[in-house]
Order: sequence, then structure tokens, then C-alpha cells
Amino acid sequence: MISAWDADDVRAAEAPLLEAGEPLMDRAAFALARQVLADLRARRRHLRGARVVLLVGAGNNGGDALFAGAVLARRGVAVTAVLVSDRAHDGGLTTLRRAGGRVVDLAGEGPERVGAVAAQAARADVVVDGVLGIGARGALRGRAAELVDALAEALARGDGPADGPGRPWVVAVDLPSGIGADDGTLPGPVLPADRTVTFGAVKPGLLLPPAASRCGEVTAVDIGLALDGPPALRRLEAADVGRAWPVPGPADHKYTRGVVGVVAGTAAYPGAAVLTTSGAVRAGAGMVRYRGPGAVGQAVVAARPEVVVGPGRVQSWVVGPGIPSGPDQPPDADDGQHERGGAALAAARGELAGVREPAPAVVDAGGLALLGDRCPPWFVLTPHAGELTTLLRSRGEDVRRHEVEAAPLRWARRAQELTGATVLLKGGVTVVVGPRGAFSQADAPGWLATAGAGDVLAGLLGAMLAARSAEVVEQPTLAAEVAAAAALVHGRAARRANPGGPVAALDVAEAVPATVAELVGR
Ligand SMILES: NC(=O)C1=CN([C@@H]2O[C@H](COP(=O)(O)OP(=O)(O)OC[C@H]3O[C@@H](n4cnc5c(N)ncnc54)[C@H](O)[C@@H]3O)[C@@H](O)[C@H]2O)[C@@H](O)CC1
Ligand SMILES: [K+]
Repeated sequence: MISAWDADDVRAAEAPLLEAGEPLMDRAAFALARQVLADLRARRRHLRGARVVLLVGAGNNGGDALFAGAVLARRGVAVTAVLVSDRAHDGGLTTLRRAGGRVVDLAGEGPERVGAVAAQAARADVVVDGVLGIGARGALRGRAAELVDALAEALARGDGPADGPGRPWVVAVDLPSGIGADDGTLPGPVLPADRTVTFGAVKPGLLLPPAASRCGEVTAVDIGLALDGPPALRRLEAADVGRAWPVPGPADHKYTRGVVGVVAGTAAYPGAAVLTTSGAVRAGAGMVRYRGPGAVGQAVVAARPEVVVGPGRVQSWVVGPGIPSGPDQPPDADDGQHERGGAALAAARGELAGVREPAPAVVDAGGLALLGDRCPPWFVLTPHAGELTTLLRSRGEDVRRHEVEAAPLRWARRAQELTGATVLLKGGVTVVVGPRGAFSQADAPGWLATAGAGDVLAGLLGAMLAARSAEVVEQPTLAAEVAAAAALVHGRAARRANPGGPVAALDVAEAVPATVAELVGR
């Protein structure tokens, strides 16, 4: 598991150590220098003659870069520090100069000089981005913004060392300067990094869209901070999911494995019913019950003879894939699925006459229009950004889709607060928010963005919730963890279905059993 802490928590953990005189910056800078040396060695035969440009801001982030630059200079690397602010870390600057580093001051310079320096930096072997760290407030401003803009443009054009592999390797210090450390937003220009060396703890912004795609490989360095509060964000890894997977024993039967009830698909969209039930069957549900129009039920059974059509005991519900949601739908276009979905959600709340036990529910697509005012945390909503926008707007938030995409954690959290449910926001990186704690999962290849993939995820998640039905209802935080695990399995199954190439949704479902076997076999 990767845990990430907000900037304030990192600062609070640093404070007592700094007071005690612990050399945190030395540790950070030394680790940064070691990583840059390793990256240089991977790219060229000799350190001597290698060129490193440091982009240096006013604060301690720039200090880290300057001290690391001094270590590099002592190893024979040609180091140039470009100061983008009126101030720079005094000790760092003196140390770099003593080690033989050059300093270029951009304070008071015009756009021409900024352009020339950017062109020089574009010919370095490594650019170290130490403009801003966790002290950043809003978008990069002034000279820093101009330089980063010019350099990002030069790098995108492919200007770079004639004898090198095309362009410099960019290493961000703590985080790519100008991203939102806590929320992964991109308020302004950012120099995309190939690697981010982050100190003390991973910051949530490094794991969250849209900033995560600007961070490259994230290398976390321990500088001795004790972060003992709960992390702001977590990311499950394969071993976490393997450990938690309920592997059946000799005493298990279909009801201990979990029965998934699926309300999905209509005559117009029968495929969603096939894909959702396939996802649930392939994830190892004890049994899958389909609830829907007869003709769709026949298609489901033809594809998956394991599925039982009709009512009966259910330990988790999946409501909504392939069910229309728009107000412009004629009332009979849903083949009775809204009514079945409403009954399923009432049963899942524990409010249906004759149903004693509440049960977890996955609420997807058209099911989202069936939610009441407040939901229990064992309801997992699985919208994409467009559906989340509709949900938020229906609850009074004046928000547009592009705003949701620009700050997915913020808006998933808002939807969690407004509904009480657990929210899984689908995307290239999946964000899950429960009543306490959030996850981000980046397991899926881009190829997974294909019609029907979400239906498979809904079925897969339904099966995972059914297997731990009572626990999920009892522990308000568990649904989010199970949802994050489902996103991991889904993404890995897509990779397994066709490594490096296109996948169809049903192929993803078919790849789930082998994916799970690999996870639990660890
Ligand atoms: N506190 C510590 O002891 C440690 C801090 N470390 C480093 O220190 C960093 C935090 O240092 P600071 O708190 O000095 O903050 P930063 O270095 O992130 O930047 C703060 C400075 O940037 C300016 N600034 C803020 N927003 C700006 C914007 N949008 N455009 C232009 N300038 C802006 C501020 O005026 C301030 O002077 C961490 O990210 C990490 O790299 C590490 O050395 C480890 C130890
Ligand atoms: K930085």
C-alpha cells in the first residue's frame, strides 16, 4: 500500500525534528543527488562532462536543489543553477558556488533572456525542478511561469542534446512545481517530470489526476519523519488485494461465497446485462441472480448458464448498468427496470418488507437516478465524470464536467458528503472516496476506456461486496477499500487480457479468474 499525506501533515511531522536540529534538508538533498547520479549513469557513460540545470525557487525546495547540485558538482558534473525568484536559499547558494557550480540569475531579466536560458536548459542531460514544493500557493507566477512555459515548449519540440537521447531527463524535487500537492490539480503551467523524488511522505497530488500524469516515476525518500495520523489518500497494491481476498475453504457454499443480484440491461441494451453478470460470475460470486425483462434474461443465460433468473436471497446488489436515466426517456423504455432497481435499493437499505438484512449495493449509470436523499456508506456509486457532474448538479452544485475532471478528488468527496454513499469515480486513474479516507488506483491501461468496461467493473465489484456482505454493512470504511481493490483487479485483468493492446469488455471479464489466482497466489 502506498500512503500519502497532505502538506500540512508533512510540515507538522517535520517541525519537532527541525527544532531538534535534525538535518532534514541535507538528507533530502543527498538522496536527490544520489538519484540524479543514478539517472545520469543510466543515460551516459561518464559523469564528467554531464550537464545538469537546476531551476531554483525562493524556498526550501530550491534549497534542496542547490545542495544536491553541490554534491553533483563535486562529482565532476557541470551544474548551472537558474534562479527564478528574487531570493534563493543562502546556504544552498554558497555551497553550490564553493563546489564549482555556476549561477544564472533571472531576476529582473526580460522574456528574451528567459527564452535563451530555456533553450540552454533544453540541451542539458538532466533538469532538476526545484522551483516550488509544498509551499506553492496557486499557479506558478512571474519568471518561474515564463521559464517553465518556455522549457516545456522546447521539450515538447524535442530540442535537446545532439549526442543525447533527444531531450533532458526531468527530475522534480518533492513534486513537479506548481501542482496542487494535496489535490492533484494543475492551476497553471507545470514542467512534466520523468521522475519525482519526494521527501518524508508521498503527497496525494502525485497519485491524483490530472497531476499524476506529470510526475513520472515517483521515488519516495525516508528522511525520518514519523507520520502517525491517518493518511489523506491511499493506493492499494497487488499484495494488499491478494491478502484480503476471501479464498473459499472446504466449509464454504454459495451463500457464504455471496449471491449477487443484478438489475441491469433493457431490450434496447441487453449487452450491459451480459457484461455485468459476466463480471460477477468471473470474480467468483457464489451465485448470480438476474432481475430484468424475460428476453434479456434469456440472453444472459445463453451467455452465462450459471446465472439464475428471478427473485431470491441476495447478499449484494448491482443496479443500473444499461438502464436509461435521462428524463427524456419514454416511461416504458426501461422495461420495468426502474421499478426493479428501486426495490433492489430498498432491500439493500434494509427497508423492504420481508428483507431483514441490509446488503451492499453498486449503483451505476441509470441506477444513479434512483437514489434517495441519503445513502448508507455500503452503497458504492460508480459514475464517470459526466455522471458525477449530473449527480452533483441534481444536488445543487453548480459544477461542469471539465471542473470535475480538473479536481476529481474534490468533487468525488463532495458527492460522498452530499449522498453519504461511497463514491468510485471512474477514469484513467480511479478515485474512491468513503466516509473516512480516499483511494486512487492507476492500474488500468488506456485501452480499458471502452464501452461495457464499466458494466464488468460493476459486476466484479458486486461479487467482491457480496463475499464480505455483513462486514461491509458493519464497517462504514470497508466499502471504499473493496471498491479500490475492484478497480485494481479490473485494471490488471485488462492488461492480462491483451498486454499492450486493445481489449473488449468481455475479454476483461474473462481475464478476471487468472488475475485473481495470481493475486491470491502471492
Ligand atoms: N521543511 C523542511 O525542513 C524540509 C523541506 N523540504 C523541502 O522544502 C519544501 C518546502 O519549502 P518551503 O516551505 O520553503 O516552500 P517552497 O520551497 O515550496 O516555496 C515557497 C516559496 O515560494 C514562493 N511561492 C509560493 N507560491 C508561489 C507561486 N505560485 N509562484 C511563485 N512563487 C511562489 C513563496 O513566496 C515562498 O517564498 C518541500 O517541498 C521540500 O522540497 C526538504 O528539504 C525536507 C525538509
Ligand atoms: K519542485
